[in-house]
Amino acid sequence: MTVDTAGTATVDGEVRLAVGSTGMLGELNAAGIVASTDVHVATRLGRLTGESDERVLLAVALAVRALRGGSVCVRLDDPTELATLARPEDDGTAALVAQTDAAETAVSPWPEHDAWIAAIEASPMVVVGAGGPTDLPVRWVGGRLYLDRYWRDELAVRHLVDARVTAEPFVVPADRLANALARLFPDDGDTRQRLAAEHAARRRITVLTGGPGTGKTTTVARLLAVVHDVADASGAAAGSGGPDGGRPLRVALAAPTGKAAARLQEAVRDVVATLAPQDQGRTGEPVATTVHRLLGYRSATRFRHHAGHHLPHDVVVVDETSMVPLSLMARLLEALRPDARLVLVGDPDQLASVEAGAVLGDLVQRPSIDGAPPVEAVRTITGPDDRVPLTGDEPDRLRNGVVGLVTVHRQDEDSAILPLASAIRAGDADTVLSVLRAGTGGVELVETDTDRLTEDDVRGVQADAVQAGRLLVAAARDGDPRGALDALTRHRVMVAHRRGPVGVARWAAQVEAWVEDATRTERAGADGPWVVGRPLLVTSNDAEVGLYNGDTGVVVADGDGVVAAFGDPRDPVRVRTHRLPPVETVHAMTVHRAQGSQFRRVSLILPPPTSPLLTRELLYTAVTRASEHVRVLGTADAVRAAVARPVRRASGLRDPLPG
Ligand SMILES: Nc1ncnc2c1ncn2[C@@H]1O[C@H](COP(=O)(O)OP(=O)(O)OP(=O)(O)O)[C@@H](O)[C@H]1O
Repeated sequence: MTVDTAGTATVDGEVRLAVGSTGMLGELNAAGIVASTDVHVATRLGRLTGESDERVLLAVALAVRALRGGSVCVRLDDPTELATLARPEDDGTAALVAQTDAAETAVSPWPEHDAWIAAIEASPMVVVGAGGPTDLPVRWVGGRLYLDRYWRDELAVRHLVDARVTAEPFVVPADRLANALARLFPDDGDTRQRLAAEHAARRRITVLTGGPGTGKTTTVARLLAVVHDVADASGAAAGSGGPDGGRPLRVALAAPTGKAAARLQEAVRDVVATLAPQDQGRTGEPVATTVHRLLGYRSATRFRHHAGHHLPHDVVVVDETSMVPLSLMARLLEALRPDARLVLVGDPDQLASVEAGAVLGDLVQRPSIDGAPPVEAVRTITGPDDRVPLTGDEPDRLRNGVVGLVTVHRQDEDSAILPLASAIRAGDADTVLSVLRAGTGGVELVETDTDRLTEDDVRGVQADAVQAGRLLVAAARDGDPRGALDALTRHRVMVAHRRGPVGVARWAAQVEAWVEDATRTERAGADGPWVVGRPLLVTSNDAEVGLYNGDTGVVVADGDGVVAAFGDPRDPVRVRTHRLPPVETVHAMTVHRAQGSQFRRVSLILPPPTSPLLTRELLYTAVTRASEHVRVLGTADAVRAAVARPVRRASGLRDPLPG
């Protein structure tokens, strides 16, 4: 095998490496196919378990590489995945290869397949199959290789979700449930929303999915009112009142980030305020928190609540579930009382979690699991005679607890943002480009011929950034945290990469320079880290202060000094700067960071079409962050590349457990 100057690996005219060839890991590392950290983990595990066969160590290094890319495992039985992995990691064509027939044409650097699998199965570091010992670091199940910790998390999620899906439904008074549904979800409303509420009243897990504006938050708030109502009537019999029965339900609302939790709380309370007095009375003013805080975060792997010390709640609602990684989902499920109701809410078409896993997408895609109740058993009131019958695989999904909302209720008919989002989701690049190029309805494409943006290209971004920046600085100087936090949501520059010429650092510096230039007179004399009007991004969790990684705020004047303001503009939290956890200035952010937030105007700077981060989910997530206007900057090729590239994350959760 040789490695040319472009870093491409070729194998002496032969497709395969000689079995047992020495230095294979080093060569694949030099070719950029596995990183040194992957090799390091693999060799260390090999040393601990007495495994020196390079083919096995290679497979383990690939599993580590896969984790870094968000997959839970590596599929060694899948030619497409192997063809993708055969490309150097920083080769942007990797994701495209997955869509083509390159599986047959690419030169394979892998060991001979059958011998490779045999070596894995015979390895002292590998447990084969779903059972067996739990003290070895690697697991080989159904053609997938896992680091055992991730296998255990996946198994825990599978078992705990299955137990919830197959558990006996709660016994709730049917007439009371029917009345509550009729009151809170009128007949002329959205059948699927009502179905979600009926489902959540009876069953221990409900997965509520839908794109923007389909009424997820509205449904959550009304669904809570329904569950409160039936629990009120049935107490312990509904599995809701606990041993003392009849006491009010304990409800937890949670989201993966502080920002998303704040939005959830605000939105749910807004809907609750529109309900009839008795429903408002029962539902109260729900408080939302982060999933980490709910579980009692102690360290990355330790929480106060776990299988031996359950959460006290009767109902737990998690919003923005697409951002919840596999390991956190496992900890959440373990911490729930078996008789609690879990409602997972989210949009599976958005970017998945930064850490490994795509749990929401996996739960939606699973075929009906063994022992799931028949559809009729969970759909007795919102019955088959409804105006909107379930179609396609909806009945099967419902058996697994999944209700997908499909009707868009948001009343902005002139907006092209939601049609644009649907075309992206459907993978229809021609429509995406034509909607973008039409430039109406709050959608705009600054189409460039090359990957470089000229001053002319970014003039609109500059105008938006300056306008928002002026408002921000003015409100901050006036000591008006509400105005300042509101100004912070007016415009956001989003990028795909953290580093490099199209990365967040470069763009943050650019926006900062524009804003500073435009507000020079207002800011005269300002100096130091706590300049009034500085937008802040919290970069680590601080439970004591109540700020979490991803929270955004702004420095505002406060008498003779300054204070940092965070949270809901209507009800800001003020924190003295000496108490702040680590923060950065946030003039631009990655789309990943922006998930769970909404801005009036968004400018998305696309990376070159070859960027591996340029995916359908990235474009969809960025576009759906905008409530009024989205501007996309880049080439038509970059738009097409994004739309053509849905993220593939390997996991075993979608398939039945291999025997
Ligand atoms: N059944 C319905 N009938 C009429 N209007 C509805 C219905 N459900 C929701 N809406 C309205 O549609 C809009 C969007 O609802 P909501 O905010 O609950 O959606 P969402 O899915 O949570 O959106 P997002 O994910 O973008 O926050 C709101 O104005 C809400 O009042």
